Amino acid sequence: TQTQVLTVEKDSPETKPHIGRANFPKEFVFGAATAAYQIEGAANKGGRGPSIWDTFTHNFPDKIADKSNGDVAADSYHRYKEDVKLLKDLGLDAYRFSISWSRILPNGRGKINEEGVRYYNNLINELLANGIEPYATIFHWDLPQALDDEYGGFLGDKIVEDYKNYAEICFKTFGDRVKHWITMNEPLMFTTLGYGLGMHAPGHCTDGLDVQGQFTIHCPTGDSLREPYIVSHNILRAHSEAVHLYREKYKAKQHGQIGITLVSHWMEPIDDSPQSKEAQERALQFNLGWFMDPLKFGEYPLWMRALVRERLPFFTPEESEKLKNSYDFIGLNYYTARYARGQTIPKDFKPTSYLDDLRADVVVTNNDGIPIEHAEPGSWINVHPRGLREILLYIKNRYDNPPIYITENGVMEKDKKELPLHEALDDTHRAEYLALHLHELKEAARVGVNVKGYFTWSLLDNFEWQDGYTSRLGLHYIDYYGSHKHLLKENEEASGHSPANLRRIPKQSVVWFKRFLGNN
Ligand SMILES: OC[C@@H]1[C@@H](O)[C@H](O)[C@@H](O)c2nnnn21
Repeated sequence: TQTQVLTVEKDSPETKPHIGRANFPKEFVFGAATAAYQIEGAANKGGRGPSIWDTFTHNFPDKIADKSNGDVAADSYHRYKEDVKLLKDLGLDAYRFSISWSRILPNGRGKINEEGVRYYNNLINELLANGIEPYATIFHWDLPQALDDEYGGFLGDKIVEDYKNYAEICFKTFGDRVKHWITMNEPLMFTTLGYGLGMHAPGHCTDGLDVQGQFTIHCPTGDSLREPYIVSHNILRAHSEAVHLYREKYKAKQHGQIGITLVSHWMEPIDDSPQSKEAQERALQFNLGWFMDPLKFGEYPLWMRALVRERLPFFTPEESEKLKNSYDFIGLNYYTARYARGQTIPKDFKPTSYLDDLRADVVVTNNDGIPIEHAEPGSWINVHPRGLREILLYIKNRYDNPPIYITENGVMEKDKKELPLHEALDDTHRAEYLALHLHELKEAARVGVNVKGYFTWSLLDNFEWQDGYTSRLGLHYIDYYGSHKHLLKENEEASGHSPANLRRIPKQSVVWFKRFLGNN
């Protein structure tokens, strides 16, 4: 319908977006994020060795919703210049990407793959040539298969030395231009989904585990009670070794910063009973404190020590000292919130998985069956923007207000093959989600939270782990299923790129985000 066009003076308040870059400090960084296995493709090209995600998707295709994998993905390995142009056209300041360990070290250690080094040098140089700051995640779940074969990857003690060696190659090779390093992405998800529930690579869990009466899981190997705590312990040890190496050998001359990316839902008590408030605290400690407490205080949260007991490893005094304050910034991935509810535990209760340890239910609906907020159909991301402000205040108060980047924040829609392209591009829910969360971020900064930047997930629709390509979280649409090839074929093949359907098509939210960023 023809809307009434208001005639307002140029640059009057009405022409300014209700929220925009101008509401944030001028040095505040706005970016978009991706990860190697989810976008690069060229899995068997350019000298790259297999990662545990190549093995997992090829050996257990039934664990991926559409039985797909990252063999081709968005083919960013060949199309990275297009991706950089998308960032520039949006008016973004920075790009968070991850480095594929097995593209640099195909066997996890030893001979460096020069083609892999060349790819990341080209990407970093292209970013800088376009005024985009590179933020590099060293490990985003794609562990070289060779290290898993040799000693169980992060289950083994040797991972600390191998990770430190890989991180040093990254610092040495790219540190003259990369000034923001993220050692690990979401140890919580890597460990719980990979070693607790067997839903992610390497697919470990207690075989036949009944997950809190909701479903039964099957895995060839694993121990859902013990392995998540062993893996997390080694991730923290490896992280602190890499940070100390960077600070001792590279920081003085490269002047960069190094941190780690953590994730947590915000947890609301399901009612105002003391039990629910305690359940909220336990849920936050088992999700955020599991890693944030060792990183700040050198020891796991008290509730974990008390409830996990002999299954929770101890740091040596030296490790504990090295862990304390082992970050220049914290990356926080925030998507949604949940209710926390206490549990009545029978005296002879025997936990069967790490999930049982926190003695709380983490649920989407309240005691009346009302969801904490609405979500797109089929999505786990209930839109609860206030949770971003709450969790930032929680971090500020418990961990002495560390510098924080929001390293991921975004929303999902499920792919619908029959949808006409113009409808598939209509993601007003994404513009709404971003606007609401950016408003909360602005409010958090206003009350003193030390936020330094914001990266939306993601620049592109990409390989969404167990969802394959059925979940779309990108600002740019990619026609992975070839649902619209009749529209795309002619003008793509001419460009000589990979399959025509990998063209990046801006969704509606790009229009909103450009305006927000001040590049109309
Ligand atoms: O699910 C969407 C995204 C994944 O695609 C990222 O790889 C992962 O870091 C993450 N953590 N929380 N949500 N996400």
